[in-house]
Amino acid sequence: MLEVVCGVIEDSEGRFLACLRPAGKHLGGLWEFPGGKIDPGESPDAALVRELKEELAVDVEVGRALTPVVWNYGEITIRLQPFICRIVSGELRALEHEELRWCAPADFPRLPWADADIPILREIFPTG
Ligand SMILES: Nc1nc2c([nH]c(=O)n2[C@@H]2O[C@H](COP(=O)(O)OP(=O)(O)OP(=O)(O)O)[C@@H](O)[C@H]2O)c(=O)[nH]1
Repeated sequence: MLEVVCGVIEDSEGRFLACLRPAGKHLGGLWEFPGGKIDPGESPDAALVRELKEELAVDVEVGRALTPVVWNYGEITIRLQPFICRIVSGELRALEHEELRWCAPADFPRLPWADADIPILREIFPTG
C-alpha cells in the first residue's frame, strides 16, 4: 500500500486549490489535491509541508485531518490522507502540475478528478 498525503488548500475567499496532473504521469489529465508519497519514517504533516514546497513553492500550515481514503487502482493501492491547509508564505507556482486553479465549491464536481479524491470532495462539499 502506497502512503500518500494531500492538501486541501483554502484561500481567504473560500476557494480551494485544484491541480491538474500532467499527461504521461499516473492519472495524467485528472485533477487532484497537491501532495505526494510519504517517505519512510516521515510524519504525514512533514511530508505534506515538503511536497507542497516542492510542487507549489509555498509554505503551508497543516490543519485538520480529513478522513483517509484507501483506493485500489488495480496497478497500485493507495492510502490517501487529506489535510486542510493554509498558505503562510510564498507565491504559488506550478512546478510539477500542468495547471493550478482556485475553484469555488460549485466548480469542483465539474472537473475530472482522480477517483481516490471523490470521497474527499464529498466530505468537504457535502451538498455538491
Ligand atoms: N498527490 C496526490 N496523489 C494522488 C491524489 N489522488 C490520487 O489518486 N493520487 C495518486 O497517489 C499516488 C502518489 O502521488 P504522487 O503525486 O506522489 O505520485 P507521482 O507518481 O506523481 O510522484 P513521483 O512522480 O514523484 O513518483 C499517485 O499514483 C497518484 O496518482 C491526490 O489527490 N494527490
